[in-house]
Amino acid sequence: MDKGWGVVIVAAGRGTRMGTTESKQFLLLQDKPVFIHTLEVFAALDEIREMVLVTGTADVERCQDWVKEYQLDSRVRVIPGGKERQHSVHKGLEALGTDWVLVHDGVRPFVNHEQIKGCMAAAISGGGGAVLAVPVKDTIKQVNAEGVVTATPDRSSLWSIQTPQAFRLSSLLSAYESAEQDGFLGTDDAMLAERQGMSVKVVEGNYTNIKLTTPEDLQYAAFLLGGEKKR
Ligand SMILES: Nc1ccn([C@@H]2O[C@H](COP(=O)(O)OP(=O)(O)OP(=O)(O)O)[C@@H](O)[C@H]2O)c(=O)n1
Ligand SMILES: C[C@](O)(CO)[C@H](O)COP(=O)(O)O
Repeated sequence: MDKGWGVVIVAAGRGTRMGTTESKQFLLLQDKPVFIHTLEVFAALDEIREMVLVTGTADVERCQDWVKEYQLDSRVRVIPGGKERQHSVHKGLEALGTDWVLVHDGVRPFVNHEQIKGCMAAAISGGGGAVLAVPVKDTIKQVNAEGVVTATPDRSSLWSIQTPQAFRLSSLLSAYESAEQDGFLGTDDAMLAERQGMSVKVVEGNYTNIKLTTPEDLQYAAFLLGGEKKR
């Protein structure tokens, strides 16, 4: 019997680029922590059987308190993360018992159900992985250490990759274990699957699925929350 879908929500970072004392995943948007907004989106999906929140060791207890306060404790387990995003994801993957997994950044609260379901469907139909993404709007250039342009890739082939990223759990776990053995550190989950030769499909999302990273993202987040937050 298919064991369905699990989700790993990663929220164990420092949020250095945000420049706030409080880590960005715990900042309040309309009086609610960013990561709670994110958890609520996935908790509302019946397709999700298991949810794991990965946070800093020192933040596990207060995250458990917040999860309880927002009546998510029957849906969400809280576990400690690691030094890098990759380490945190790996711990989350090891905590799941499902057949499929979505990995999502806890600081992307504006993902919606249509996008999540599109990612899930693409992973299943493609047999490999699927990632949400949007076509880049700016011209992207490769630049060397001296700040000199070395290449301008064809923009029509460039996508800005988001999360969630969806995979068969066993395949992604295997890719994570290989990366650990090889000492390879990637910036997203698909990178680890690609290096194992796995096919990864891009699913077009939208530009509002931002990752809260720098202060101006908070202003945009407030604007987005001011409008109707579509699920
Ligand atoms: N060791 C880490 C590092 C990052 N993350 C999570 O991965 C997501 C994307 O990472 P990023 O936006 O880079 O967050 P930070 O690492 O906190 O940001 P910064 O690089 O500015 O410190 C975030 O939800 C973050 O909490 C994590 O779970 N564990
Ligand atoms: C996974 C990711 O959100 C895809 O764009 C991004 O790579 C995370 O990068 P970060 O530096 O860990 O925020």
